[in-house]
Order: sequence, then C-alpha cells, then structure tokens
Amino acid sequence: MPSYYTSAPGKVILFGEHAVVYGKVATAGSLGLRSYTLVQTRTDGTIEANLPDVQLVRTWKSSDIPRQARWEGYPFPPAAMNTDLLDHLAQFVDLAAHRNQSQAAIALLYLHAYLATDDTATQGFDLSVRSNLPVGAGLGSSASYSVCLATALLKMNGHLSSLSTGAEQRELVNQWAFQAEKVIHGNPSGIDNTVSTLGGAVMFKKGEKIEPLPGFQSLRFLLTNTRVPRSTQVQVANVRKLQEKFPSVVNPMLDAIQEISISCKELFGQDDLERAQLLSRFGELVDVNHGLLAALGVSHPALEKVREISSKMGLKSKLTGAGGGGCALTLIRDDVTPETVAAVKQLLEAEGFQCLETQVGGPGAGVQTLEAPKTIAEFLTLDLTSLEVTPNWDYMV
Ligand SMILES: Nc1ncnc2c1ncn2[C@@H]1O[C@H](COP(=O)(O)OP(=O)(O)OP(=O)(O)O)[C@@H](O)[C@H]1O
Ligand SMILES: C[C@@](O)(CCO)CC(=O)[O-]
Repeated sequence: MPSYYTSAPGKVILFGEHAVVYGKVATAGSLGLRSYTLVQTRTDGTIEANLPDVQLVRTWKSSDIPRQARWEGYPFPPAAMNTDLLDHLAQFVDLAAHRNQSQAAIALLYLHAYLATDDTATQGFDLSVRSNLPVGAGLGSSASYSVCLATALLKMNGHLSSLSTGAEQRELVNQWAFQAEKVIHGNPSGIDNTVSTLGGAVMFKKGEKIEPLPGFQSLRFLLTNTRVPRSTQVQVANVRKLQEKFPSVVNPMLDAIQEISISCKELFGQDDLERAQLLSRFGELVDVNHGLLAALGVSHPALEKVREISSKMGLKSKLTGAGGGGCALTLIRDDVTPETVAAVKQLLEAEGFQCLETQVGGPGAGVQTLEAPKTIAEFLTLDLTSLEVTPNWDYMV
C-alpha cells in the first residue's frame, strides 16, 4: 500500500502589498510554518478525508466522482476551470453551511477527478492534512493546503515519476495547486501557490512570470496575528478610492513601494555586503514600507501597537497582506537575543495577539515515501516538529 507524506510552506508578503494590484513589483517569501499530508491508497474504493484544522472527517465512494481525464504524457491541467465539475462537487459534498470545509473538500475531489488513475479510482485512498499555519490569517494556509494536495495526488498517482527534473515536477505541482487555489479563492494571482511550491523568496508582478529572488538569504521573523478580522476586498477598495481621488499623490507612493522591492533585490544581489549590514538595511525598508502603507490608510491601531512595542525593543515591523487588521511581521536580526524576542512576545501576547516565530525563505513543496504505512490515527497524534526538514524529504529542487 504506497504511502507518502507531503509538505508545503505558507507565505508572507515582504514588500509591495496593494502596489501589486496596480501592476507594481512585490516580494514574498515562504514561511517555516508548514502543512503536512499523509496520503495512501486503500483497497475498498473509499476516499477518506480527515482534515482536523477545518474539523472535517468524511468518506466518499471514489466511483461517485466523475473522472475527467485518462492521462497520457504530461498531465498538465486545462487552462479554464471546469465549472460543471465544480457545481457537481459543490452539490455532492453538501457542506454549504461550512465554507472552510466545503472549499477544502471540493479542492480535494476536484484534483482527484483529474489525477486519479484506473488503479486509484478503484482503490480509493486516505488523506489527512495538518498545519502549523493559522487558517484565514493571510499567511497562505490555503496555498499550503493546495500544494500539499497537489503533491500528494500527483505522487500517489505516479505522475511525478514521469517527469525527469525537479523543475518539471515543481511546475506540475504548482499548476495543479493553482487549480486547488482557484477552487478555494475564485481568482487568485498565483503568487501564494508559487511561493509555497518553490520555497525561498520571489518577486512578482501581475501577469508576468514569477521569478525567484536571486541570492535571497533566509531571514527570521516574528509574525503577529492581531486577530483583528480583515477583508482584503475592503482594504483594496479603500486604496482604490484614495487613488482615484488623489492620483498625483497616491501614484508616486505606489511607485515608491515598488522601489522598495527593487532595493530589496539589489541588497541580496550585493555579494560584498555583510549580513549584519544587509539585515539593518532590510529593516529600514520594512519601516519605510509600513509608513507608506499607513499613509495609504491600510494600517490599524492593533498593527500600530505591534510597531510601537517592537520599536521600543529596537525592532522593525510592518503590516503584511491587506492590512486593516490581520498580521504584522517583525524582523529578528541575527544580533537580537532570545531574551529580547521573549520580552517582545510577552508584551504582544498581553495585548491578546498571537505570536509565531518563523524563518522566511526555507524549502518549498516536499514529499517523502514511507517505508511502512501509517494509520490516519497515528498521523493525527504525531508531533509535527518530528516531520520538519529531515534528509528523508525530497524537495524537488
Ligand atoms: N490545514 C487545512 N486543512 C484543510 N483546509 C485548509 C487548511 N488550511 C487552509 N485550508 C482551506 O483554505 C481556506 C482558507 O483560505 P483563506 O484564504 O481564507 O485563508 P489563508 O489562505 O490562510 O489566507 P490568505 O489567502 O489571505 O493568505 C480554508 O477555508 C480551507 O478551505
Ligand atoms: C492587498 C493585496 O496586495 C495582498 C493581500 O494579501 C491584495 C492582492 O494582491 O490581491
């Protein structure tokens, strides 16, 4: 019974949120916080999904899922989403009242409809996903889930072994993860699943190919989830109103935000720059970017509180994502002591915020073939830290 783990990171926008909506360059990196999947074939034709982070435990008959393709050669997805299949699955999973659950289930079954082979369509499979990422906090939990799913189903169905290079495998994973992201998000830019698949850091511009950021060095951040609910749509619309009212004021601000990403790229491209210097300048860019975002009106008193607390300890923070609540990132330079980090965390937690310490710029999608099958019950009780980067993982690089 072939059995695999897959894993994929969340993402954080380092620079350029909002400006990216206007065609400017932005920078994003993969998080050390990841999701993990156990997937294995069964024999009885049942698909069992156990998704504890969205409290979903369900079984379906594999034969009830209308298969969409008999694959030959490269199994890349069709350009357009299959809306008939989406409608069918939405009725079939019948979880309309539980959006988190229905999106997760439909994404899984949508990929299965395309990627199942004759064998797996008959045998069925078990799949469970667990994550260290908060769901819905702007840290790309859906992309990390989507990349985990795509890697799991491509691997279990033997599609990855038909490709000889890691780059081809990553491209295939990324394209299918994008399909799952579209099921969950409607019309995403593709940045989140790309960062999650490739790892490291990337520069992106709407409508252009997403490029890895050359020379990127792993960075440490404290992520603070203010727990203030945010709506990306509302924040984007507010910036749009301001831009329409005062284009001559706002457009140069958006250009300046783009220049921050360009300056960031230049920093990592300077071979002779010492790391301490690099981190210090990166921190300055963090500060400037937040200032511009606040001027665009997308900060929030809770985000300013994070800035106030961290700045008293000599640390630089900015909001990340849409703003108006949600998360802030704080750069932890190499010279910052564990005591300082603990003190900042304590102060932030006293405000009711959730703090997560993480690296940015680690590995992307990974897969591990298990020597012996594991039950879902075993997977569910596993300490996730035991699955962190080990030599057993194949990272498709
Ligand atoms: N661990 C998980 N298990 C199952 N489903 C998940 C998991 N993580 C994310 N999802 C799916 O992704 C959806 C969350 O997407 P949403 O865009 O709201 O949050 P996010 O991806 O964390 O934030 P953002 O896209 O702004 O970075 C959930 O509703 C669920 O369907
Ligand atoms: C605010 C924004 O730039 C980032 C949200 O995570 C919106 C977008 O890019 O779609």
